[in-house]
Amino acid sequence: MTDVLPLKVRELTVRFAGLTALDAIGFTVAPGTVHAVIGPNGAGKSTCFNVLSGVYRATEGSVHLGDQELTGLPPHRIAGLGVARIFQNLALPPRTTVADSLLLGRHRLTRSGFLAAGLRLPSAVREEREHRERVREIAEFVGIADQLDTPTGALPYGQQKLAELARALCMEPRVLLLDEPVAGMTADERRRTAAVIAGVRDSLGISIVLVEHDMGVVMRLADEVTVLDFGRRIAGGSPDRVQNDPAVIQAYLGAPADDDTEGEATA
Ligand SMILES: Nc1ncnc2c1ncn2[C@@H]1O[C@H](COP(=O)(O)OP(=O)(O)OP(=O)(O)O)[C@@H](O)[C@H]1O
Repeated sequence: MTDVLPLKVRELTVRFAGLTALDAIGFTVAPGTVHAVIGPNGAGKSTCFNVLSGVYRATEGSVHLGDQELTGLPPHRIAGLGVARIFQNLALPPRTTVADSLLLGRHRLTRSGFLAAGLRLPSAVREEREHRERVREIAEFVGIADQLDTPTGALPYGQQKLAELARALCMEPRVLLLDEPVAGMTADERRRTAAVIAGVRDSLGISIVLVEHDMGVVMRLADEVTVLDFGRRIAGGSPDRVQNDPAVIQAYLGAPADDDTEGEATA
């Protein structure tokens, strides 16, 4: 694995035709930690992810990985610098086997050129064997090694999501951006996926930025949480600290935390 560097977001602002989706937000993802970005619907979480991965351009502010500025780079350059993203919706080609899908994830690490691979030169054959071995290791790590020859579309939903995680790991990333990784999963799949994510941090030392609505998963997994509401950062810190923060409770419930409404009293 390559060095893991801090991911620094500073004064990040994104405006869409009069609407400020992100308003000068900042946070730092410490190397080898899980940093959750949470907030009610429309808070700006996806916008933040889209800037981190290069899909959206920041109106103002910056994103750095170590000393390298990511702001304004296209998605493939950001991915090339070791920031891998997993989308909320399934993105693997359904008829391709898990093994070949994961191999595709290693594309940017492939040294042999197109011609060498096409001519089956010994160097290219050796390289492909090494990549396939690494694919197997990663599949074992994620717990899908017995599915390597299965088309991804034939896997249960939870395993398809794990295959996507495995494909992102195949890029040997420094930072993983996980967009609602447990959405749509059964309780069992959620537990298993959360355990794999914790393993990615603890065993591989990769930093993870997590957008997730499942608060149980966020509170169990995150080392630090940034809370957004209407594009602003309203709180940040350890999971314990943010879940007791009155501004966070108010943002989620839409009413002041200590506001004993009559509705509750008569319920
Ligand atoms: N491409 C866009 N063009 C215009 N407005 C946008 C665009 N993308 C997001 N927005 C707006 O920016 C605000 C933040 O949206 P965003 O999707 O980032 O929130 P979110 O926290 O991810 O919400 P959810 O939890 O519902 O996914 C919203 O008001 C949304 O309508």
